[in-house]
Amino acid sequence: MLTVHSMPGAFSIEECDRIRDLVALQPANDARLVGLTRDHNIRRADLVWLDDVPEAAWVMGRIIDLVRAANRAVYDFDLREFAESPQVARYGAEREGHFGWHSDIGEGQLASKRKLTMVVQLSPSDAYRGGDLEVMPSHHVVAGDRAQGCATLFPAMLLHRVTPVTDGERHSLTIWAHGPAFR
Ligand SMILES: O=C(O)CCC(=O)C(=O)O
Ligand SMILES: [Fe+2]
Repeated sequence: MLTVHSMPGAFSIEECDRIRDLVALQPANDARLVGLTRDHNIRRADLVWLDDVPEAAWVMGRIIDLVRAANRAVYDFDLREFAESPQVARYGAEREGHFGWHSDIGEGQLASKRKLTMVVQLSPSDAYRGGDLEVMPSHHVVAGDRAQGCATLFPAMLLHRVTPVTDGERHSLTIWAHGPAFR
């Protein structure tokens, strides 16, 4: 149930590069948190919502396959939909891009139905220093595999963070699968 699940090669290196190229052409928004407030001490990143990028429609098909496989193999959650757009985040060293400890389940209409989080590493691991995705399934911290194209999945309520990027830039793709509340 509280497993952090890793899927290496979820996207190929070429696919990761293609997503980054598409996103580079879009205007980025300053990252908002659950509840639409901005607090740069908690999160510093630029965001693009892939629903706004027609050329990226194929990405959603892959996401569905990956999440379905992981849910069958590991979680067995009652997942019903992807109610929010996939987001691509950029964490840059110029402002020590990061995301402090948080849970993805929040008060909002959509955020309260998040059950499974998937994060894909879109950047080559040597393109940045810092920028580690860390998840806390229990009293210990599990670091996400930094390999480009690797997907890390975890139950959306688990605390996790992205440590500050101190050199270069890191791109990630995040998607949530939604369903009825845990019981
Ligand atoms: O970029 C990441 O690795 C994690 C992003 C995240 O935790 C979120 O968007 O809620
Ligand atoms: Fe998160």
